[in-house]
Amino acid sequence: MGKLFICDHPLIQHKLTFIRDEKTNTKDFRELVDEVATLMAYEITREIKLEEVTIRTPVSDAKCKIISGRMLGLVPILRAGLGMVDGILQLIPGAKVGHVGLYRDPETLLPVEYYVKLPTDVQERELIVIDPMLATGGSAIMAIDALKKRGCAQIKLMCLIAAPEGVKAVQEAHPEIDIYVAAVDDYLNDHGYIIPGLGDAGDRLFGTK
Ligand SMILES: O=P(O)(O)OC[C@H]1O[C@H](OP(=O)(O)OP(=O)(O)O)[C@H](O)[C@@H]1O
Ligand SMILES: O=c1cc[nH]c(=O)[nH]1
Ligand SMILES: [Mg+2]
Repeated sequence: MGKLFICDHPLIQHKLTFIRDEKTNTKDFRELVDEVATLMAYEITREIKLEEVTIRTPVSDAKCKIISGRMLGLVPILRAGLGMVDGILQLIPGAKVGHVGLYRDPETLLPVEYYVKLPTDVQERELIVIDPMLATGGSAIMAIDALKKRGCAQIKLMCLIAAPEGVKAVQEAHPEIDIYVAAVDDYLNDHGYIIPGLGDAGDRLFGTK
């Protein structure tokens, strides 16, 4: 079973409080999501492989470490996943970015796929699927399905807030996947919203409501 990693660093938890607060405006919300994504990227890259290289300092040779040739890819789920991309790229500027477009049907709560565009060498990359919200888990499961269908095997999932129901669903559908979240909340309400959550992540990021 993949691990569920809760990023409980005080800076992440502090910023998450303001992300949740309904008084936080669109500009601040976007900036905070960006900052938390950077901090979570620090956690999610903890196990990245390093290689030894020898460089020359001004006074001698030095055996040092660099991130190995294994390449990374970010896969935001549109729309709301876009809000976390730049924050991660700050730390991993060499990562390529693929996009999976899904929206959740408000009646059935089931995801509908409308767009997939991935780097040509996506199968060789270690991928991080990104979405602020893991609610029923349907969107994350469908995005991971879309990647597996195209031959991708190394996939992690990174979300800001998860519902227990969503974590369970992803673990059942994709048991090998590691999930990184800043918080696991209480439950889903009848409309599939995470409680207490932060409301609609896409709308709060892009000011559409
Ligand atoms: O776990 P689930 O129950 O599938 O719900 C989570 C999904 O819902 C939201 O997207 P939404 O469908 O609102 O699309 P948007 O990002 O375009 O607003 C969110 O960003 C996730 O993608
Ligand atoms: O709470 C939720 C659930 C799904 N999508 C969101 O943006 N928020
Ligand atoms: Mg939305």
